[in-house]
Amino acid sequence: MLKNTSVGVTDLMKSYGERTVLNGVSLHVRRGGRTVVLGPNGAGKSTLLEIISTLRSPTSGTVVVEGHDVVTDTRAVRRLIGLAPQSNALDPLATPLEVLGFQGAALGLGTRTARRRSRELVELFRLGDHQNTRIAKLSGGTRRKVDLAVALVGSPSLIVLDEPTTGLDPLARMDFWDELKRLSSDAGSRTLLISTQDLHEAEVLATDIVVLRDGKVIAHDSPDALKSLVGDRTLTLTLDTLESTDRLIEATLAGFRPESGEPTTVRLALPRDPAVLRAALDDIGTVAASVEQMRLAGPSLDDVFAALATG
Ligand SMILES: Nc1ncnc2c1ncn2[C@@H]1O[C@H](COP(=O)(O)OP(=O)(O)OP(=O)(O)O)[C@@H](O)[C@H]1O
Repeated sequence: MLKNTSVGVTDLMKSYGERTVLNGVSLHVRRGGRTVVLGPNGAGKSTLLEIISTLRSPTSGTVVVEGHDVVTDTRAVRRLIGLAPQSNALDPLATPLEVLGFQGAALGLGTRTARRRSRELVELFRLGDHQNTRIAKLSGGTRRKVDLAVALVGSPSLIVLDEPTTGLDPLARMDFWDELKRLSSDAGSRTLLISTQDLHEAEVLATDIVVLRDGKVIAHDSPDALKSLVGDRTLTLTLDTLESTDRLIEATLAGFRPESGEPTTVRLALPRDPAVLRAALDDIGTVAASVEQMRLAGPSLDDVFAALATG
């Protein structure tokens, strides 16, 4: 096990009946980092996180968390991990304080310590106004904060979050991201492992990114390193009519694609290859009279994802 590795996964296979969902996954999750797992629906992200969290067993291969094997040393791994799974399993009739207390008891903390820890977490997540409100009456954002607080009761070295902000409004999400960043910077050796479908979330949170596709790791690097793989920049063009936009998309030599949600905007990831730049200039020439705006920007994780996850 490498010194700065929190989780080591080697040749991990997982099948459900005939179906192989993880097909030889090997990766090292860097200790103290925020590793974000990306991948299209069904890529195996939840399955991977659940195996690391001891909720599912591998078909073959090994997973070691802070030196403990998830299969042979399950109890030790559970003590090290704080988990917030995808679906919220909190008792709707309990209050946040009660839920935190139950978790403390489940971890064998002792009543006094569990109570102190619950109060600390209520303060950390600014849950004071809601601490005695039943879970069923809380907003989605507040409930998600309770989920995260529950994951932290045992002061875990590894926090595993499966799609943590799905369903939260933009403000609650930003608040939540701030909390996560604070959590990882407060304790230098605390590791966060997060799956998401949201590339903006990955952009905000990730120090390391793993891309899964068809049960395999197809990329694992820092966001900047991944971005530099897919090209230097993105060229975005806004045209004045839908007709010209469609004409450009149909006849493009360089590979302009429609920008989602903006019907008269097209974009192109520009690799270093000058042939693509020349083709783009030819494309632009065919609709020159219709161009309203042109922008050149650094590559985004959207480009990385488009190139890796579907390619
Ligand atoms: N208990 C199960 N039995 C059979 N198949 C399963 C089971 N759990 C998951 N799968 C299948 O395994 C595949 C991977 O699922 P998983 O939830 O790990 O993917 P994911 O990348 O997290 O997807 P999503 O982004 O949609 O949450 C899917 O095709 C899913 O249908």
